[in-house]
Amino acid sequence: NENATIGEKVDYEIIGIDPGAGLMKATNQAISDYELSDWTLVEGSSAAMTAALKKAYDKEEPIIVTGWTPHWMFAAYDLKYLEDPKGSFGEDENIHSIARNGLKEDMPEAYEVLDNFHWTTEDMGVVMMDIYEGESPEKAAESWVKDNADKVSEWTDGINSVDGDKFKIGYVAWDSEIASTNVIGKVLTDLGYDVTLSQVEAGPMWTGVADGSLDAHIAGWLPITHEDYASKYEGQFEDLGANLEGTKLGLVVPSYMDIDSIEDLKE
Ligand SMILES: C[SH](C)CC(=O)O
Repeated sequence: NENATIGEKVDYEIIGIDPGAGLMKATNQAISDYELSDWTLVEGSSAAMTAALKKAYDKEEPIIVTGWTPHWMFAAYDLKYLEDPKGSFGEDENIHSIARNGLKEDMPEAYEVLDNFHWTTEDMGVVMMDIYEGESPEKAAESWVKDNADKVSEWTDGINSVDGDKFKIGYVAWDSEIASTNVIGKVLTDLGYDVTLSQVEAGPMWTGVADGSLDAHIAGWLPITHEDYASKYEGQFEDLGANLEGTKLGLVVPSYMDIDSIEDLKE
């Protein structure tokens, strides 16, 4: 009923994603910082979170999800981040390309492409929206690469093609990384690599690059979101720097909800 608190309206649940995501660690930090002791962070997956969001949004029902930018959901729905006055979700960050030690010697061409790889949240958004609207990740990546030959050539100009070397790139099934990893996979395939995209959880993605079973990943949310992984494997990977700037993490709600801050959950 209308007099119910926001907690009562959503059964004191925040709909999260895979437990290994740094976003989940930040949300647990927020639950502690804002003393939301009655609240539960529901673990699941990126896909389950967006399915729950669609179900609630289509019926204009209240829902609170863990969200991030870039993400297609901000183009598909009218959403807002809850203000985070205590800074539990940190500042805007970047996504880094992470290579296994030795990649530069073993596969210099792939190393150089990854080192050059850099695009914007708008670029990533185009691929994500294509996939959201039903295109396969492979086809969405292929279209973007074709339509952005100038940007791709900045990554590949002067790099010799190769003859079928195997390249294994790990990623987590976050909508942003499904987009970026398929684009890089397509670019490396066009350069002659036999590319495998290996979908794993966040922990095994970092472990795989550290133990060399993965050649690279381009999903390093740094400096804070993946700080636990980066410090655990310090020295066992090479950080090639940011491939995208200006990410954001937080709690996200449909704009039809009349709350504006995480503080409001404390009612
Ligand atoms: C969910 S964001 C794409 C990354 C993270 O939170 O680990």
